[in-house]
Amino acid sequence: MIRFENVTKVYPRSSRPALHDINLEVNRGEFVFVVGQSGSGKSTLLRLALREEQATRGTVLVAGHELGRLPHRKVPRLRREIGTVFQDFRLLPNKTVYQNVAFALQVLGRSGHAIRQVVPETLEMVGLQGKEKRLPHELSGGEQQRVAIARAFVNKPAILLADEPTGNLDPTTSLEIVRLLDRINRTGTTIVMATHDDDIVNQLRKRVVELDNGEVIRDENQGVYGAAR
Ligand SMILES: Nc1ncnc2c1ncn2[C@@H]1O[C@H](COP(=O)(O)OP(=O)(O)OP(=O)(O)O)[C@@H](O)[C@H]1O
Repeated sequence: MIRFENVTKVYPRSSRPALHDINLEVNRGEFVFVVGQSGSGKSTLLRLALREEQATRGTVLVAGHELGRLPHRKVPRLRREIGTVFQDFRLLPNKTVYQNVAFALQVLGRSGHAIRQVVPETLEMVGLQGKEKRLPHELSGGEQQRVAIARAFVNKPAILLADEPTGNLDPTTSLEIVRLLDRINRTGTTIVMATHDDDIVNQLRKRVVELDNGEVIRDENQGVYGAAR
């Protein structure tokens, strides 16, 4: 579903590569935690998969697209197959919970009928039934992240990329959010989550890819946050 082949990323005006000769394959339906110190390259990895950045060398394949060869006009089609969730939620502040999620479908040109059916289902799945009319500032952080996850998932993307989705949440709420991502994963969506949250990684026991200075130094199934050394 996602494949990096000998991928190096050097940002302009930077001498050290943010990623160096990365080889990584994530299969359909997997749930992968990407861990590593601040600056190790986690966000860069996700940005390359979204084609927000392009690789300096190597090949990035996502959902059947070779991103180095993907023309600009086809980038929206790629992004339709990828939901994204961030630490800072990124909700539209003047739209209600319902409108935030519906908007993701409106921009794709979905019919009003389809939207009225799928938005309530999705809000129920993430546990927000009864809160449809609230504005983001009337919600807790965990609830805001549920809205963001509903918005990312409402289109049933093949892939969901999450960059520190629990970074602003307390430990209990964080675990609830990751359990929700785990449920979404069980519907078949491939999930890649960059995180610093050792408790969560250690509890869920998923595949763990560890980056250090832009290189993959560990890739384990049912891994923990820090390898036993
Ligand atoms: N737009 C940019 N221009 C130049 N250098 C960048 C840019 N974005 C990131 N970098 C550099 O690339 C390296 C990897 O950064 P990246 O944000 O991918 O790390 P990270 O593991 O996600 O860190 P964090 O956990 O703090 O979010 C760092 O050295 C960073 O300074």
